[in-house]
Amino acid sequence: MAGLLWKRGTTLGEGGFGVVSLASTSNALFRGVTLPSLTALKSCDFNASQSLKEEVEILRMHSPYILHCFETNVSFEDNVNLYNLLIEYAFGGSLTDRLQNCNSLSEFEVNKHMKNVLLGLSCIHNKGIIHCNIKAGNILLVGGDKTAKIADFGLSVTLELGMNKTQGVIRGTERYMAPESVIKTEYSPQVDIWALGQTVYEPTCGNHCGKMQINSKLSSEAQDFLKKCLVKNPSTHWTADMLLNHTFLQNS
Ligand SMILES: Nc1ncnc2c1ncn2[C@@H]1O[C@H](COP(=O)(O)OP(=O)(O)OP(=O)(O)O)[C@@H](O)[C@H]1O
Repeated sequence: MAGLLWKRGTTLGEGGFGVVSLASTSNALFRGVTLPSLTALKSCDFNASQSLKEEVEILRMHSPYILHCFETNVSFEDNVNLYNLLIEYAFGGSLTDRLQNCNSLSEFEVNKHMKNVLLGLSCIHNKGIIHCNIKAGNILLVGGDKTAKIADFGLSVTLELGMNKTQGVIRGTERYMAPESVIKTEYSPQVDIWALGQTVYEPTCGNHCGKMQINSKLSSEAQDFLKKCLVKNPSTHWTADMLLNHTFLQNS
């Protein structure tokens, strides 16, 4: 693989689109930027790489709260042409991994992660991009301070200028999907806010099958934050920018 700035390491996991591996770079210089010695490599068959190619544009946005893509390239491995994204390695794994390791998170930690995710959502929503698959598994913890960053834009949609919703095929993970996307396949920035509410709801309130019951042991600020995320009527929803000013996030 002459010419590549990285060496593929162990497999971190597999998703619907392909494989994520660890990669070492020997701190190579790429376009004036020193690459971190450990990165992640998201790869898929070149012939089925359209979705990854579209994702790259978002991962190059330079938001501290969106997983960054350093470079893209094509490699020939095991007789297959692979399209690769060299992306930040999330040393802390995903929020799902974090939850599996400790069962529940303190309000302080939830608060810190949610603020970062909302900063990322504010950035994309203000550009007309809707993630459509916000969930604990797509929130990765990066760096020594485990900064929460939004990953996996494979299902994202970009709204046309002046539009505030789009209709189409069902996108997302059922458990986290807003009522309007399940019933009418409608997508607006609200679907990401609803999914974020579900992401906080599960570890803090339990995974109930019936009626939603917000845990009364949560602080009143946290309970109100959840209610504002899980508004059923999309026309009265809170935006990422409004939620960033919610009292629950003022202490993080
Ligand atoms: N940058 C990264 N750093 C560390 N681990 C990662 C990184 N990107 C993905 N992973 C891990 O690799 C695995 C596969 O991730 P990926 O996002 O491709 O699939 P998924 O989210 O599990 O499934 P799907 O794409 O079908 O929703 C997951 O366990 C994920 O936490």
